[in-house]
Amino acid sequence: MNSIVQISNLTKKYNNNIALDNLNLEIKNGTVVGLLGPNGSGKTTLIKILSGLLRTYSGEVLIDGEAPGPITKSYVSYLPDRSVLNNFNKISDCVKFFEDFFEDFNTSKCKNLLNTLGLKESSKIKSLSKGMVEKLHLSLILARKAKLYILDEPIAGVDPVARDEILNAIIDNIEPESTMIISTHLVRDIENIFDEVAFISNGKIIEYDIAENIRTQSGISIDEKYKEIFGGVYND
Ligand SMILES: Nc1ncnc2c1ncn2[C@@H]1O[C@H](COP(=O)(O)OP(=O)(O)OP(=O)(O)O)[C@@H](O)[C@H]1O
Repeated sequence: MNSIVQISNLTKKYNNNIALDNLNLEIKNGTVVGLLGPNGSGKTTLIKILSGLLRTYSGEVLIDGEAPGPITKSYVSYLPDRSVLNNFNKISDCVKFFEDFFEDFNTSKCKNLLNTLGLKESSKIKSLSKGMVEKLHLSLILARKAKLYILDEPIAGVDPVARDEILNAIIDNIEPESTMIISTHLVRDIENIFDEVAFISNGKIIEYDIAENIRTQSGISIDEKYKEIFGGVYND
């Protein structure tokens, strides 16, 4: 099985602050990977590099053999900043924009997702709650036919019912041949989705394993493992 993501000796500093510290990571095609770590561990920085948003770093990052940039953006589905959605008036305007912008965007899949998640295309973006914005964001991301999907904290700040709806939408729409990276510190609600998990701490991947291996070898859930590793920094 080929690797979609290959990262070697990746270091990213913001002035003197080391956000990623000689990080190594390899992710195989067709896996759903949980990127798990507390606040400030480097998740967003890593995701911004993978998405091509942060271009200055040392080390090597390859996505399907290419350094992050215009080429990889055509097969990596990620919306860096949800506030981008505020530039649009209605949900239908966002859908139209994605349709025009991404060749791999499947409009009917997006409309189905919006429908399943209880969103109306005629709704104004300004009228949406945080959970609804998250659902819109997810519908847009999942409606692309990408090689790599990156979901940054998809369930943060949404209520338990919306969380379940979002998780079900992710499960129902994962393409078997695609890879998905989901960053979160809300491990308990989402851990059943993961094939593999990467624990990130102080800018390094400190453990990477198949989720089931962790459960069988340590006899605890991924959530409990997270708490074991990060102790009191767990926040729900
Ligand atoms: N623009 C920036 N300027 C300076 N330091 C930054 C910047 N962005 C991130 N950092 C620092 O880099 C480190 C990693 O931050 P990052 O946002 O990647 O972590 P995170 O795991 O995504 O955290 P969170 O869960 O809080 O979003 C932190 O020490 C943070 O303070």
